Amino acid sequence: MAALLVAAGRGLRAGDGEPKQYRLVNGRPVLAHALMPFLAEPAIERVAVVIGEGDEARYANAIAGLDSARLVAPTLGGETRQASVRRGLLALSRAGFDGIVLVHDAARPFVSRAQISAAIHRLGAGDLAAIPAMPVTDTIKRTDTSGHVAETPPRDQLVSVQTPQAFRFGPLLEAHEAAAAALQHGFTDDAALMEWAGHTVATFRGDPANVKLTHAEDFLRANARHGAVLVTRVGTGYDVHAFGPGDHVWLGGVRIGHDQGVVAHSDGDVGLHALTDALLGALADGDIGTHFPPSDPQWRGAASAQFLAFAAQRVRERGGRIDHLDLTIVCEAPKVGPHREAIRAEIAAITGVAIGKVAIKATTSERMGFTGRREGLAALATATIRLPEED
Ligand SMILES: Nc1ccn([C@@H]2O[C@H](COP(=O)(O)OP(=O)(O)OP(=O)(O)O)[C@@H](O)[C@H]2O)c(=O)n1
Ligand SMILES: C[C@](O)(CO)[C@H](O)COP(=O)(O)O
Repeated sequence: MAALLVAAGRGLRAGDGEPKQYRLVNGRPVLAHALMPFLAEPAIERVAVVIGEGDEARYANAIAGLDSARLVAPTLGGETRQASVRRGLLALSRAGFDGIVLVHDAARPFVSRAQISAAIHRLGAGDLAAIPAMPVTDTIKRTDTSGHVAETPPRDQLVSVQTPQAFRFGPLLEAHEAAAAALQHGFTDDAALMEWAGHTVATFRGDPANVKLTHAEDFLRANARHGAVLVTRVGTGYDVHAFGPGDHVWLGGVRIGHDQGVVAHSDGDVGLHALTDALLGALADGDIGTHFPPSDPQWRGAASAQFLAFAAQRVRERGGRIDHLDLTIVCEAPKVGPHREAIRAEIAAITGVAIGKVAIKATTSERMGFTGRREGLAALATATIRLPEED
């Protein structure tokens, strides 16, 4: 018996950053969570993983520390899940495998030993294919291309299906080969391929906990469900730039006309720089110069939005969320008040947090100090985030 885990997707719906199967849930890569119950099942002789091109180092990092005795060398995946499964099956076939194969999404880290066992036993009853299915609790509609309801199928016949899906290896590989030869590339699970090939697919009860991580917010729920306690962490940031020749400044991602510019390597946005450092501070993840060294020519004139977006993404990649961003800008001029709402909206858009969680304040320094003498401007920021406790 073999398990085939598909992990070659890019996780586009989960947002920018690492492919989702390599992100951490409760301090461990999603792929490692998904692999462990298969590696612990004595009936499974080999476990094969299909990975994306260029993911070799991520894969090595994800499996480090796992019991890898039954893990075979990874295979490179294809453009679609269907293509990736086919490549994995062909690799198993080349290695002489025949028997029962359990196909599983690496993006389902909460698969249990009980589900694996149920898949194996359901197939043992003489079927060619057996899949975990959950009755749907919402009413499901079919809509037409204009978004109007075309049909309401009877709910008592509808189920949503999960993985691991269990198959007799030979018929599954044949179905994949036949679909590839017929240029049928749109199957979203392997059971659908077997149905297309004319086979009967049995079902067994799925597990509501066995969710597929698809969107960024699924990671928050995953950490919570996994028992990870989210703790509040606070970071602060500070930045200054001297005024210089020019006709505008960038503040909080907004271009503001002014009789001077700022002297800076990037666009010199003190607001976004302070916020970036506040987020990195809350993460204990270096500072803006660690990740975007001023000595690196690629950041010359760079839009600072990308620095802040990067820091916000680092929070999400660690399974965290941004609770609040508070920015104070210190200058005699330009006046910040007229731009306050535009700046809040811009920061909310860059970080992906609700505008109600972004505060912008401004003050002069009463003509004292370098800001008071109109030599430059400064910003202070506080970021409040929540991270899994063990992180
Ligand atoms: N070309 C692909 C596409 C998907 N998968 C895998 O199939 C599983 C289910 O796919 P999905 O959730 O759609 O993952 P992604 O394709 O990565 O996500 P997205 O569609 O958001 O990019 C995941 O474990 C994914 O890594 C794969 O191996 N090869
Ligand atoms: C295989 C699957 O997980 C069963 O629910 C699902 O069809 C995968 O779909 P995706 O769009 O590739 O995430």
